[in-house]
Amino acid sequence: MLDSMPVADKAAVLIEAMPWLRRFAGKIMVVKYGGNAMTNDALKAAFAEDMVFLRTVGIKPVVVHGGGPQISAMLDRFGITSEFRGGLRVTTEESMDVVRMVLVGQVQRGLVNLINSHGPVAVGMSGEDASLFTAVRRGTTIDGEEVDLGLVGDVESVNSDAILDVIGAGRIPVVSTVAPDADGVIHNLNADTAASALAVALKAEKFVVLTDVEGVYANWPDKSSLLREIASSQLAAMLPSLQAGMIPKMEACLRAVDGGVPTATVIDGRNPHSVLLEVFTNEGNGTMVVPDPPTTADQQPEVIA
Ligand SMILES: Nc1ncnc2c1ncn2[C@@H]1O[C@H](COP(=O)(O)OP(=O)(O)O)[C@@H](O)[C@H]1O
Ligand SMILES: CC(=O)N[C@@H](CCC(=O)OP(=O)(O)O)C(=O)O
Repeated sequence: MLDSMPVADKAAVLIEAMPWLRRFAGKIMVVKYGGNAMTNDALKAAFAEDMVFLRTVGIKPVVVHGGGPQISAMLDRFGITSEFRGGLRVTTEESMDVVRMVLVGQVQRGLVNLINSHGPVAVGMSGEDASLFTAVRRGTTIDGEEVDLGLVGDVESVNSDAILDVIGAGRIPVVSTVAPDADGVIHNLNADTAASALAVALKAEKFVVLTDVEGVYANWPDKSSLLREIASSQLAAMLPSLQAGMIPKMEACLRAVDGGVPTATVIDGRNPHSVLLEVFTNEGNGTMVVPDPPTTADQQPEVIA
């Protein structure tokens, strides 16, 4: 396919990438790879290639993976039922064992191996490794009522050094989102939630979230309501109207941008090489969350006494 592309077009693609290569060189990029975007081997291989590409051009990717559908499939195999409330899995002690087994032992291992087929760079970690995350038990509020979710956690603290050491060695961390609380009890963290906490703690330059829709729809599932860009206060106002997995995902994007990450973008991981297209082309794709534009007060010139 590439062979039939006119040479001038090939050159144009490379030239278009140049400002983005400059902008992100040396910077940390947190990429959340959702379980719904891991639909086939070719897609996963293309994702792994994208991570290696980023590293090759001097960007520092940190992968945080999900695996919701993969956990559900394994729970089914064990005959364990589970339900989601507000986009989060109600997690019993029995299902926690399966969550940990699938995320750390299956999904993470698969991604590490795919990346390492290009060279020995990927290192798998979970919140348990070097105390990367500590968790605090969380519930959720549905229709004004507090709902207990069992062993579901939010990120209480991040040990950034655990990741910075790995990046400093030129490697790509691949993070599974299970973590102990202060008493050592393992909790299930939504991967979007944990990825955004990590992006903030690492002062990432960009947060990218791969999922199985084109982006965020203002009126889901009306396909004509796809949002290209949304400012953080608009997103905050929209949160109560969101459904299912989009709730933790957009809360996470808001948290990242409010926490100082310049942009958080939800992209369609069903497209091969969606990360490269998002990072290195002018169009980008998906829905980008950006900070609120500066107010007039913010723009007042500094008074020098
Ligand atoms: N407003 C919305 N815009 C886009 N998708 C939405 C919206 N509300 C709910 N969804 C659902 O959220 C899903 C993505 O979340 P989730 O299933 O948790 O994915 P992932 O595994 O990538 O984290 C979409 O497949 C879609 O069904
Ligand atoms: C608390 C909670 O809901 N945890 C998630 C963790 C995996 C995840 O977040 O996977 P995706 O990114 O593929 O959705 C779960 O058990 O499914």
